[in-house]
Amino acid sequence: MSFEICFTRRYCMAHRLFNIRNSRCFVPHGHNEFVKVYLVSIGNDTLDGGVNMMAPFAVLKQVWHQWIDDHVDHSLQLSSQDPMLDYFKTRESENLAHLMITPGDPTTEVLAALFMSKINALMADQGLAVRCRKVEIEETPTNTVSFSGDAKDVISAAHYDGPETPWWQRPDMTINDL
Ligand SMILES: Nc1nc2c(c(=O)[nH]1)N=C([C@H](O)[C@H](O)COP(=O)(O)OP(=O)(O)OP(=O)(O)O)CN2
Repeated sequence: MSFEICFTRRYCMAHRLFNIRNSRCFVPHGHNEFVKVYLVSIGNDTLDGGVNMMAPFAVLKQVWHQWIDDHVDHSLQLSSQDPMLDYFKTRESENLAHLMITPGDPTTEVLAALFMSKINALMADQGLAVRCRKVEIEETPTNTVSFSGDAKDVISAAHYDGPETPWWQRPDMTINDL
C-alpha cells in the first residue's frame, strides 16, 4: 500500500548523437519532449484525516519545474566529447549556460538517468520526504524511454571531464560544468 504522484512537464530541446556517424541523428535536430517523474513517499504514507497529502503538489513540483522551465527548456544537449563545444567556448561563450553537457551522447536513455539523479538531489536538498522512483521521457510521439533505479549504476562518466560532483548530482540549477 503506497501512493505515487506523477508530474508531467514539456520542454523543447536540441541535440545530436555525435558517436553515431552516418546517421541522421548526427545532424543537430530538436524535439518537444515530455518528462514524467513518479514520486513515492520515503516516510509514513498514512493520511492524517486532515490535509490528507504527502505534500502539496505545488511544493513537490516547484523546484523541479523551475529547473525544467528555466534551464532544460531550449537547451542544446551535447556530448562532452562533441567538438561543437569548442565553437561555443570560443565564439559564443554567452550561450554556454544553455548547453546541457552529457557524459557521452545525449540519448534519451542518458537523459532519463541524469534527470533521475537531478530530481533526487533537488528533493533531498529541500528536505522533502519523497524520492523519484521512475523517470519517463517521451522524445517523440513514437519513442519513450523510462528509467528506474540508481543513476550511478548506469552513467559512465569515464570520458567526462568535470568535478567530483557533476551537475546532475548537485541540488542546483546547473546543466553543465563549464
Ligand atoms: N536508443 C536510442 N535510439 C535513438 C535515440 C535515443 O535517444 N535512444 N534518439 C534518436 C534520435 O534523437 C531521433 O531523432 C529519433 O529517432 P527516430 O525514431 O528515428 O525518429 P522518428 O521520430 O523519425 O521515428 P518514427 O517512429 O519513424 O517516426 C535515434 N535513435
